[in-house]
Amino acid sequence: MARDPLIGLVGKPSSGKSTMLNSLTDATAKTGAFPFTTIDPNKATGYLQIDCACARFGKSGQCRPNYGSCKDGKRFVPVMLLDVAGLVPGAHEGRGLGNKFLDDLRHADALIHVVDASGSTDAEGKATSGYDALQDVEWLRGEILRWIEGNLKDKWGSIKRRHTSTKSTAVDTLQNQFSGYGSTAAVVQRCLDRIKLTEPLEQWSDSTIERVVSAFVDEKFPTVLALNKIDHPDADRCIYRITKKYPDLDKIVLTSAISEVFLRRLAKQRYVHYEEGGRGFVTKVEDHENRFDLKEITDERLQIRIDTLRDMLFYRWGSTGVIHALQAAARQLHLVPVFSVRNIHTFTNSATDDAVFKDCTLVKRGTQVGSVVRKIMGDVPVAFVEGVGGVRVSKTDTVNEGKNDILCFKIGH
Ligand SMILES: Nc1nc2c(ncn2[C@@H]2O[C@H](COP(=O)(O)OP(=O)(O)OP(=O)(O)O)[C@@H](O)[C@H]2O)c(=O)[nH]1
Repeated sequence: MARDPLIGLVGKPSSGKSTMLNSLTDATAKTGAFPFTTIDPNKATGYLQIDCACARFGKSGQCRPNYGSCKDGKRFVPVMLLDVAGLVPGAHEGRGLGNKFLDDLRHADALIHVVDASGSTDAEGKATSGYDALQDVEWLRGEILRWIEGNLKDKWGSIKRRHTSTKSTAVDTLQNQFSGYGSTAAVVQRCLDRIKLTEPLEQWSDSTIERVVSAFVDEKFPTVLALNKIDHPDADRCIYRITKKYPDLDKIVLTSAISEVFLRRLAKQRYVHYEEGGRGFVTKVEDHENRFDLKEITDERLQIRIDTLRDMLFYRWGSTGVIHALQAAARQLHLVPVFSVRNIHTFTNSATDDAVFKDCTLVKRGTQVGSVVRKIMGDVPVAFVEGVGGVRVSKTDTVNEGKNDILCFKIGH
């Protein structure tokens, strides 16, 4: 993944994708536009919350990022989000916006599957009650599998013949087929390793192809389930059923996108003090020392809605969860922030500006420093790289959280 990460929001109609996109993109903290070359209508910039390097060095007061923002050591790093709309059962056969959906999807590096956990919409997004959302988790993955399987099986005869006549490796042959999904040879290798396949490709049966495709989907489209609408009274049942079937809690996040949007709006109108994704909020009644200069809530219906939000969401689930959904997707991609600075001792970029850690780039954990240099500096020649304390860092060293994550590139041959 040499380019910036792209996270796709998928889910059936009315599951809450647009609301989730709004809740992740309308960050009041946002400053400056993010330099993506083309912004499609279905793309938006979201903000991934990370621990900023400024806190490590007691320099939070001087942290003014070029893109995104930083508040008290919590940094909001821009990431691209893609709203992949139009998915219904049968999409791989062209139903709904079928092929358009799948075409959009191939650019995503990770997916957030927005599941309507309230049980109030059926598989097509139509209003109902008591719907079992566990089905959505299963059919959505099934659509992606059948789409890729279908494309592979249609051509399997000629793929096999070519494979034999060119004496290619299984990785090369598969990568030829999977490159259109944004795959790399390393991804294909990992997926074959994952299933420990020893049979030569020309002997693969249909079920072997299915296993390969399933491993490929896990590698190429790591997915987080955002069980949305947890503010709804019927959500408990669905949460129970899904978490029981999928116990990998790192891949499941409970969200209420609408509550996040609502609270941010109230915060803008100064009815509450709320920090995006926070574990609670303050109204004027609780703000005894008038720290936040809030407005009194006089509308009884608004007060009831706020009380309900506290009871149904914050007391029960702790937060609206949307920030965690993005963080969970970033974890699936093993993303680590790298701070590039011009002066490794002051962490600034210029002698006349005391702002620190202005630039932050997300890379995959374990990436070599040389690759980070190429990603950030492009063709600009870099003679050597320094880390904290001015210590030279080898281009073959790797990047990890807190290790080689603050770098200074010295230009020259
Ligand atoms: N109770 C509740 N309702 C929500 C939540 N998120 C979204 N909704 C509601 O669900 C409905 C559908 O939300 P959208 O965001 O338009 O859903 P979508 O998935 O983008 O739908 P399509 O555009 O049809 O694909 C709207 O009425 C939202 O207000 C939530 O967290 N809780």
